[in-house]
Amino acid sequence: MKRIYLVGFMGCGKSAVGRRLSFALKLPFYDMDKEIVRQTGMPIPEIFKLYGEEYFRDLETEFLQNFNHDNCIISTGGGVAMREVNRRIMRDTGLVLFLDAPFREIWRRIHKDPNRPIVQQSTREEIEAMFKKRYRNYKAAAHITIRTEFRTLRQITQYAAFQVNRLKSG
Ligand SMILES: Nc1ncnc2c1ncn2[C@@H]1O[C@H](COP(=O)(O)OP(=O)(O)OP(=O)(O)O)[C@@H](O)[C@H]1O
Ligand SMILES: O=C(O)C1=C[C@@H](O)[C@@H](O)[C@H](O)C1
Ligand SMILES: [Mg+2]
Repeated sequence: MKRIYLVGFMGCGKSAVGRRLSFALKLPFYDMDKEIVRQTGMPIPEIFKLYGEEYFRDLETEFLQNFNHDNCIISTGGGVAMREVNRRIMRDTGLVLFLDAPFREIWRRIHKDPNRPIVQQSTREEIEAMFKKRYRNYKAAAHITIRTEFRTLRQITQYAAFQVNRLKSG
C-alpha cells in the first residue's frame, strides 16, 4: 500500500476519520489543510483573503506534486478532487477513499465554522449547489466510496481499515 487519500466535501469527516485511521493502521497522518497552513504560516481564510482562491488551489496542487512520503494517510481539503491533475496524482500514488455524507448532515456540521471561508461567504442554497456539482468529481477521484450516514466515526474508520487491508492483501 502506498498512500491512503481521503476525499469528500467539507465536513464529511476526512480529518476526523484520517486521524483515527492513522491510529488504527499505525501509519503517519497528514492533513493537507494543516500542512498548507504550516508551510505558508497563514490560516486558510487569510490565504483566501490576501491571495484569492486560485492561489490556494495552486498550493494544493504543489503540495501533492512535492509530497514525498509513502505509507501514510492523507486527508485532503474539500476542493482538492476538483482538479483533474490532483485526481490523477492521487490515483497514481495511492488508494483514494470518498467519504460520502448527505448534505443535510454536512450543513449541520459546517455552517457555523469560521475556518471554512467558502461557507462564510455563501448561503445554504449556494453550498448545496456546490455539493451537487462537486459530487461527480469525488466519485471520479475515488477507488472506493464509503457511505457515512448513520455510521459513527469509529464504524467508518473500521470499514476504511477493512477495505485498505483487503486491497493490500489482494
Ligand atoms: N460520521 C460522523 N459522526 C459524527 N460526527 C462526525 C462524523 N463525521 C464527521 N463528524 C464531525 O463533523 C465535524 C467535521 O468533520 P471534519 O473536520 O473531519 O471534516 P472534513 O471532511 O475534514 O472537512 P474540511 O474539508 O472542511 O476539512 C467534526 O467535528 C467531526 O468530528
Ligand atoms: O471545499 C473547499 O473548497 C475547502 C475545504 C477545506 O478543507 C479547505 O481546503 C478550504 O476551506 C476549501
Ligand atoms: Mg479537514
